Amino acid sequence: MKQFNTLDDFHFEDKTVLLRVDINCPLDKETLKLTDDNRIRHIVPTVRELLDDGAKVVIIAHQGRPGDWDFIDLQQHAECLSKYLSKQVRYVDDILGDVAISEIKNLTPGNVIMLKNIRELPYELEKKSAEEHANSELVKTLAPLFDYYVNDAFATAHRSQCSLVGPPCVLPSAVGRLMEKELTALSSVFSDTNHPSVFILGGSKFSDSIKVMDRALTSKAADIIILVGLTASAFLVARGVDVGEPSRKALEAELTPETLDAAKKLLRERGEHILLPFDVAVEEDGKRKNMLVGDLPINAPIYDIGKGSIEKFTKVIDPAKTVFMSGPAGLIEKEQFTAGTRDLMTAMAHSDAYTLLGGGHTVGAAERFGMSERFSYVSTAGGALETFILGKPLPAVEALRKK
Ligand SMILES: Nc1ncnc2c1ncn2[C@@H]1O[C@H](COP(=O)(O)OP(=O)(O)O)[C@@H](O)[C@H]1O
Ligand SMILES: O=C(OP(=O)(O)O)[C@H](O)COP(=O)(O)O
Repeated sequence: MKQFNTLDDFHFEDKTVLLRVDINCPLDKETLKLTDDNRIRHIVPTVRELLDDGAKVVIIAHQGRPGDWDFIDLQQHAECLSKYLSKQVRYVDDILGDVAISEIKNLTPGNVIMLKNIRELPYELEKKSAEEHANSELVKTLAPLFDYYVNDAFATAHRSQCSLVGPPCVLPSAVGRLMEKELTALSSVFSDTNHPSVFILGGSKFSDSIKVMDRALTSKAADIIILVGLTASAFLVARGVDVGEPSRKALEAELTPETLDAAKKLLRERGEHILLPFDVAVEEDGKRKNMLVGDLPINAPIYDIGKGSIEKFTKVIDPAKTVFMSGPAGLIEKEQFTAGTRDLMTAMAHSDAYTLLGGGHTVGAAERFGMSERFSYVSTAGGALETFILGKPLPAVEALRKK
């Protein structure tokens, strides 16, 4: 940790600290209530330590992406953190306006507030350099009000986004305890990978997965990549399968011509290392129905991998020495589509492999299944973890490196 300042390097008494965390949580699609608070629990040590040291703490965080159904405010997150801290974390529904500024200026030592979803700022998600982001309204408005910036958002560290890379350009900065723990623990994991090594990549962010697959295979971090979730559907399309209108629609946002070309290239050049489901589960009349990929298309959404594929993938996982899973195998928000995720996790837990689990929804599902203790390491990060274990720099971590 010598390359970074940690909480040990500063005296926080009476100082105002801007704390960026990742508390992006899985939600219930109908009630929009948090279904898992794993990421909130993991930032408690950092917040508690800062408060105990007499800091005035202002938390910034995100939930979902603008336009997505899970892009909501952080009121529940603040309430949940208050519960774990046994101390009120006041939610302030503002970021840069008079209300937020006055709340920040009026904070007293040992107290904490949480600002509005930082992704409400239109430029937060713009992929710019740290220097460009340092010129943003966010940094220009907030930096003069703060003494320190602490980043504990390991799960978003693969993004070069404003609140992650801008503030450390202008404020003395440190990694938080969670970021410190994840970086230290994970540094050793993939330095000496045991083989065969299997990556299970699923979930919905397949444009990210596609970017890491080639590198995972070239660097031999992975011998076999099993594709599940929407990632698998995207690759079925790349293989020329007509998945049907509902599934095509679900892929629309991420399946750009570039992503499709990249997937086709991977199948052409690396196909023998990439396993796709040969059967799927679709939702018909509210029920789970198994279907062979060869029988597609269907006018019903594909929500999980099928029974036969689960068995096939279990046989691949069983003899593996390293298994990494990031992204669920299906629509885990619906109980009848959790089988793929649950069974592949069970196969991991039964194997002798070093097992690594990452991703907000993936870890949330493992918690719901009561399985999170059964893996060698469970990270709060998914995409950031994929980036890290392939040796690619994480922009938010690079921004914190001591100059
Ligand atoms: N076949 C599928 N159809 C629709 N949604 C899916 C499917 N498979 C996975 N998902 C969804 O992907 C989301 C999780 O993806 P992602 O955010 O990439 O995972 P993580 O947070 O673990 O990194 C969940 O909401 C899940 O329901
Ligand atoms: O949930 C997250 O990542 P993950 O889905 O890889 O676990 C992070 O909060 C990053 O979110 P983003 O992928 O919308 O930038």
